Amino acid sequence: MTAAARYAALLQWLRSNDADISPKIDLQPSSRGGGYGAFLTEDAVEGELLFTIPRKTCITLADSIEDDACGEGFKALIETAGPGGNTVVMAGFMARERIRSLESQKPGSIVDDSSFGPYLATLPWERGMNNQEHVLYWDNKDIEKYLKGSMCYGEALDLRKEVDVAIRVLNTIVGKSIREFRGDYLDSGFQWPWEKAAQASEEKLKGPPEGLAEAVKGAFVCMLTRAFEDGDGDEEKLVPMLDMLQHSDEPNISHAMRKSDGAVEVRARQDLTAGQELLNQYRSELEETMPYHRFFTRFGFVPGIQEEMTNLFEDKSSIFFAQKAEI
Ligand SMILES: C[S@@+](CC[C@H](N)C(=O)[O-])C[C@H]1O[C@@H](n2cnc3c(N)ncnc32)[C@H](O)[C@@H]1O
Repeated sequence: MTAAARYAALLQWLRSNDADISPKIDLQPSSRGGGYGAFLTEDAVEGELLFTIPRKTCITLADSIEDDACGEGFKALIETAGPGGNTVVMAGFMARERIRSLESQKPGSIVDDSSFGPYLATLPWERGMNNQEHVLYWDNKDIEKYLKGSMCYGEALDLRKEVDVAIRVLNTIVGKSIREFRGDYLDSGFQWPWEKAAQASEEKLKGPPEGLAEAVKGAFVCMLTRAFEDGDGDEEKLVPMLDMLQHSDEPNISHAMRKSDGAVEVRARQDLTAGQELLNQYRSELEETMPYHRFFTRFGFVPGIQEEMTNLFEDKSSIFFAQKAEI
């Protein structure tokens, strides 16, 4: 499917699920590099509602813990891992849904698509999809070659370790569900507790089903680069369309969650003209906890830099390498 067809399917899916999207909005390759973005085809005035995304089309923690097959396992994981477990759980849910969606597209498949199928199809599951760059997609050789000695090295290694552990843990929760819809797992009906325990350890021994490791990695990249909170104790969630907007430290939109129903509203922050790209501020570039090298490890880009990141590492750019004081 071409990118244009994928985004047309996304808009159709959103509208058929009660999203209200202004006809003035068009999805096109971004003017800032790094994949696609959203543009205006006509002027808009300050405060104008550009789109409203209903809660049911967002991927939230609730979707994961209320899942019929894996919800209980996800809840237990959060209880043991604490709040840090939320991202792991959402990555597990998304990965299982992505695999279900791919499975449903195979010729002759009788597997139902994920209810998030058209949205999942627009996400960067692999390096280069939507021009997405991320250290989670690099191989060990490139991590050593480019990042060693840089301020990104430790954080990138920690993140990669976290994802490796998550893949192993998530296999014990979503592995069976994936094997079931693939027809690789036959439910043997009633089981005594000791039989269930034996089956669970057998599952562990089998290792992750095909595609799970890659899908969990992709889901982590999506969470890190496009999940945002709407304030007021809200948890990180994926909001289709809002997550199409590129970052700028001078955003021209604002977004807020509607208290009554959890829908997300996106409005023009100022008068805008036809052709302008809509821009969101992911994190302030002045935040001390988010220096540019951390922007790169988390979001896969450095604001304002269009050059290949690997060139900057080869040149030992001061963005990534601490400079020795001159005498
Ligand atoms: C929330 S998504 C935005 C939509 C994305 N471009 C797409 O095609 O799906 C975030 C990703 O977009 C890219 N991106 C966002 N803002 C950018 C900017 N100012 N410069 C370069 N890339 C940017 C980066 O790859 C980032 O990880």
